[in-house]
Amino acid sequence: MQPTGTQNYIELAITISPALFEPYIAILSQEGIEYFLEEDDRLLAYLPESEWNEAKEQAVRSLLEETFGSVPPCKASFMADRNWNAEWEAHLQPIEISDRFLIVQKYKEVTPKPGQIVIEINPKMSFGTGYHATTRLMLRQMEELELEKRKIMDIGTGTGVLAIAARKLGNRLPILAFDNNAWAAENAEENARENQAADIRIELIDAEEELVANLREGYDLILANINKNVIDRILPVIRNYAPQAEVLLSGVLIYDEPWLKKLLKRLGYSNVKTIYEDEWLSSLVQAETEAKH
Ligand SMILES: C[S@@+](CC[C@H](N)C(=O)[O-])C[C@H]1O[C@@H](n2cnc3c(N)ncnc32)[C@H](O)[C@@H]1O
Repeated sequence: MQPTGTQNYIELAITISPALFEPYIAILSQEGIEYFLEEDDRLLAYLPESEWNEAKEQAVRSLLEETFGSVPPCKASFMADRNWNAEWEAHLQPIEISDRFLIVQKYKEVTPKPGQIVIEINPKMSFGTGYHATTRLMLRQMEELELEKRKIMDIGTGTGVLAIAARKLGNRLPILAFDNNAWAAENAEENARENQAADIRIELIDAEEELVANLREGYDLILANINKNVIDRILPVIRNYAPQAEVLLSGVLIYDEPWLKKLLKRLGYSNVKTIYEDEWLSSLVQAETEAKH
């Protein structure tokens, strides 16, 4: 892996009421925007500078207009790489995911509950701080699973939070965690080291380009907190090349549950468990032939 270590971002500062933050995050995620900060009356959305152009701006505006009837005050500004850490850290507080998990930022003092697992995340710009419902849903599903002897692939690892959580829940077999964003892959590596999980293999891989060769390594639990479009393209590949694997999905909006159900049916997956938070869902699925009920 050759991470670049630097990335400039565009910040979209959207002035809206906090009550609208969740629906806006949900809608903007559909345009592939995955990093958000919440202020009093502004939602800050970030995307790599390389992905921002006139067509993207138009697509975002049209989507907001179609969904909400108008576009709120919205200002785009360039954010140099060097501004990042301080900006981000100022916003982060420990997050209690459940009685089992607490996510804290490096150097923050916390007192976990008895038995609570602490995951230390230094997030840089990677998604996976626990500030998003989809991360919380994935962690809550994972804590219900017997993970010790599962060979795990974590697609779209972000900060590495899910792979690290798997290790902390007792998993001891090889884990491959990857992301197509160099910044994320580099950050996941740092976080794995900080959490005594440096044996997690972290790679810079695009799931839409290099999945098959990796699936052939025989994973039996695949974590994929990505988004509808990527899931639509990679789930058929997973079904083909890792038919025995259970797949834990998130990044899907509740409004897209009918689409997900149809996709699962077409591919011959049965739903083991779906849970919800805000406008998001997470589903654990397994191939029908493997289904235990
Ligand atoms: C919603 S975030 C999830 C991060 C983390 N796994 C979590 O649960 O908090 C999705 C991640 O998938 C990555 N991603 C998106 N498309 C991808 C692709 N085609 N291949 C690999 N990673 C991808 C993004 O860069 C982002 O870090």
